[in-house]
Amino acid sequence: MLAMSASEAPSDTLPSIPTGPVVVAGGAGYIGSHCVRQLVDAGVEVIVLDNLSTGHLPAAERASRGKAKVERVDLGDPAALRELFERTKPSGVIHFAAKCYVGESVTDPAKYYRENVSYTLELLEVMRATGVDSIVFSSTCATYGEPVEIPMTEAHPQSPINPYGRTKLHMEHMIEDFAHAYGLRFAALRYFNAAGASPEGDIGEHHEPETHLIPLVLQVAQGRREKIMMFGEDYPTRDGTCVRDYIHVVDLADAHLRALAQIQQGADRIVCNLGTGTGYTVRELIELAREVTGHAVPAEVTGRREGDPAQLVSGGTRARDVLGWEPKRSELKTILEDAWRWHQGNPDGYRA
Ligand SMILES: NC(=O)c1ccc[n+]([C@@H]2O[C@H](COP(=O)([O-])OP(=O)(O)OC[C@H]3O[C@@H](n4cnc5c(N)ncnc54)[C@H](O)[C@@H]3O)[C@@H](O)[C@H]2O)c1
Ligand SMILES: O=c1ccn([C@@H]2O[C@H](COP(=O)(O)OP(=O)(O)O[C@H]3O[C@H](CO)[C@@H](O)[C@H](O)[C@H]3O)[C@@H](O)[C@H]2O)c(=O)[nH]1
Repeated sequence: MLAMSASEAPSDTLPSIPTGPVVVAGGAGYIGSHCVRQLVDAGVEVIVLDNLSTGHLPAAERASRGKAKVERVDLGDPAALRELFERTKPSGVIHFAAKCYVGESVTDPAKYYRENVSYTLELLEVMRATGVDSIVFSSTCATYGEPVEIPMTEAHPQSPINPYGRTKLHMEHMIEDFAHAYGLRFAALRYFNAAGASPEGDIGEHHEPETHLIPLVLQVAQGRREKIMMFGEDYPTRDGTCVRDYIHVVDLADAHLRALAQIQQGADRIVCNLGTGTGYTVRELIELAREVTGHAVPAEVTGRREGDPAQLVSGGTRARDVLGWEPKRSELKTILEDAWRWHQGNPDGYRA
């Protein structure tokens, strides 16, 4: 049975999983590092595979409390990948490594098709060649595109509206086809908006450039930015600003451990949304951030950002039914408090 620290374990019971090594691709990144923390705390041997393009070595080191092996390997290097898999003989892979800026994917789609789609193909080929048959994969609600109904269940049509979402959908399809043809077992987890930080405040979100709403709002509260620009106030929502479903990164990480356990115990195909089912507008979030931080957080309205759907809110109960998963830290106030603790303690993120 897995053991987890109380502060990080959103649920009381977890299924047991083999403690063979697990490769966490992208384990030096934001969500990956929180997953590394929970795996290590559960006694699983972790190999972090990361090229540190957007991730940070200290994130992997802190997350694993110095216990994980960090392998600086690029997914686009099949020889290095193969060598790593032959040497470490992992029992499964959790795959976070991808490029994930919607705006950049519009201006530089080649990078997204290469790094998200082609490199995932390299990874799948190496897994197949070395007999590794379990993968948990970061998908996204961006694969749904413009909502035709809210909330969005897993049955919602997948019609992504930007290259980022399209590459993630290609990745889902590729993994499905490998499962069908070669017996790969997989979980595709479609996250809504990842947010928050570890309750201890030692690992958290550090993207450069930062584009996500919560870290930007908290940087305003810290006086590091003058104001937050709200992208559009003419959406068909309760106050005109966009609605998003924010899910705590600790809850996301917990779902990955559950999904890996399920597929290593025989489930062959899991596709789940990971969200709370509750949406907040940009204005509501900023107001709550003022309350949590005690700072004014000046805000100004500007035009819409291209590619932003009005609302993204998760629906259904599949993650609960299939994984036994319940979000435990994903009240927006708790998310903001945890993120604020991280930002206060690490104003420059992982930079020394
Ligand atoms: N942040 C969100 O709200 C969100 C929502 C839905 C889905 N996702 C998905 O979750 C995953 C993780 O997102 P994140 O916010 O932690 O991003 P991140 O940029 O912090 O982490 C990605 C990690 O992968 C590594 N990486 C990238 N390309 C690589 C390559 N070619 N070889 C080896 N390592 C490579 C980076 O260095 C980084 O450590 C991504 O796949 C993203 O698409 C994120
Ligand atoms: O300075 C800012 C930044 C964002 N927003 C708005 O805040 C909301 C959230 O934006 P952001 O934090 O950038 O997240 P998303 O664009 O919703 O995208 C995130 O969430 C998606 C799933 O919903 C994932 O697929 C993406 O990888 C991830 O970046 C959106 O309505 C934005 O228009 C602003 O108003 N001002």
